[in-house]
Parts: sequence; C-alpha cells; structure tokens
Amino acid sequence: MKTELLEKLKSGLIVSCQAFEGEPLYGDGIMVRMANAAVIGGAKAIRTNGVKDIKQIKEALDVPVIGIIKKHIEGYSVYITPTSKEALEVLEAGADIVALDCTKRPRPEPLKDIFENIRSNYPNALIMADIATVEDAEFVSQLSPDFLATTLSGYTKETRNRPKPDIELVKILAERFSIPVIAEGNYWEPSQVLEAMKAGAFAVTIGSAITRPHLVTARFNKFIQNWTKNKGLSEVQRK
Ligand SMILES: CC(=O)N[C@H](C=O)[C@@H](O)[C@H](O)[C@H](O)COP(=O)(O)O
Repeated sequence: MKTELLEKLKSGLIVSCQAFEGEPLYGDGIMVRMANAAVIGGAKAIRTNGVKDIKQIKEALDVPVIGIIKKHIEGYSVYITPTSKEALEVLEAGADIVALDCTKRPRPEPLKDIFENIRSNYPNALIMADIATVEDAEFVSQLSPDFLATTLSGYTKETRNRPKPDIELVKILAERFSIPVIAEGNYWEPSQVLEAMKAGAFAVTIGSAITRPHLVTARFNKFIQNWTKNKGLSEVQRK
C-alpha cells in the first residue's frame, strides 16, 4: 500500500486545492472541480483542506489525497493540523496522507503523541511532515515521517527571509535524510520545479500558481504595471 502510493507520487506534480472564507473560490464543490481540472492536467495527488473538501474529492475522483485541517489555536503559531483531533478527522474523511506542522515551535500537543495516535488508529495512513528548517527535519525524523515537505519555509520567524522557493532546503534535506522530500511553497515557475527536482525532490506541490486565480491575475498585472511605469520613466528621461 505504502509502496504503491510512493510509486504513484514519485517525480510527480501534486496540486494543492485550497480556498478559504473571503477568497473568491470559496464555496461548496468548487475545490472538487479544481481538483478534477488538476487531475486532467496530470496531477498525481491533491492536497486539500478540511473534512468536506477531502470527502468530496475522494468521492468524485480516483486520486490520492493529502489532507490537512488548518486551525488556529490561541497562544500557538502552528495551524496546519495542530492536534491529534484534526489529524484523525482528516483520515476519517478518507485522506490517504495526513500533513501536519512538524516545526519545533511550541504546540498544543506533543508531536510524538500525534504520530502515535495516527499510527495506532490508521496504520496504513502516511504522514507528511510540513517543516521550515533542517533543524525541524532533524527533530521530526526521530518519529520517522513518510515525507518531509518544505511547506513552512518562509512562514516562520526564523525563515521569513529565506529565498522563495527554498530550493536550497530541498537539496540539504535530500542529501541528509533518507525520507522522500516534497518541494512545496512559493513555486511559480516551471524552471523552479525543475531546479527542485534536480536538487533531489521526490515530488513538487504547487498551490497558488495553479489554484488561486486572483493571485495568478495579480502576478500578470504586476508585470504590465511595471512595464507601463518603466516606459513612462524612459519617456520622461528622453525628453
Ligand atoms: C504556509 C501554508 O499555510 N501553506 C499552505 C499549506 O497547505 C497552503 O496555503 C499553500 O497554498 C500550499 O502550501 C502550497 O503553497 P503555494 O500556494 O505557495 O504553492
């Protein structure tokens, strides 16, 4: 089962389909359509948030799902599947893989307990450790996660100024650990995806650049605005 899933994901593109309240694509059934489009385009797995979207995607499509539940708990910065409760809900909803914040930051429940609860209740489920640094990877590797994902580089206090995407982190993790590394977070260019693969990524996850059209639009718009601004400048300089 695990070998089969790893085979499916190897050197593949994972598409993250997430929309939150206030975002234009938030609403019942929209992420299923987005996931369908991603699968038609060749996505090997879908990463998604919340019981409803996990269930609907598993029901509608024949694709491995990496599930998370984003939940903010007062007093803590970790929010991606922060406790056993959310991890078990993700798996109960039908996800094949549960992803969770595995940084060394203070958390409401010890990571070891969360891993034990996942493994005793869902022995076939795989665990994806979302991390930000090599130190996080060292810390969580003691619990033998099935994947290390660079998801949180750039989103913690210590990593705020890291390059985006953090391909160097992919390289170090792939060299140091014998755990498959998922390159995730801030990939916007096909060339960056290739760099991550060359650096040793097992697979690459893309979210916003595919599934958040308001950000895709803003990015194109920025190029045009910059061009107009620079053109204006050069016209002034010529006068
Ligand atoms: C930091 C955090 O909360 N990341 C989340 C994790 O599930 C998602 O909001 C991201 O969209 C996902 O990681 C993919 O990244 P990008 O959208 O940059 O391709």
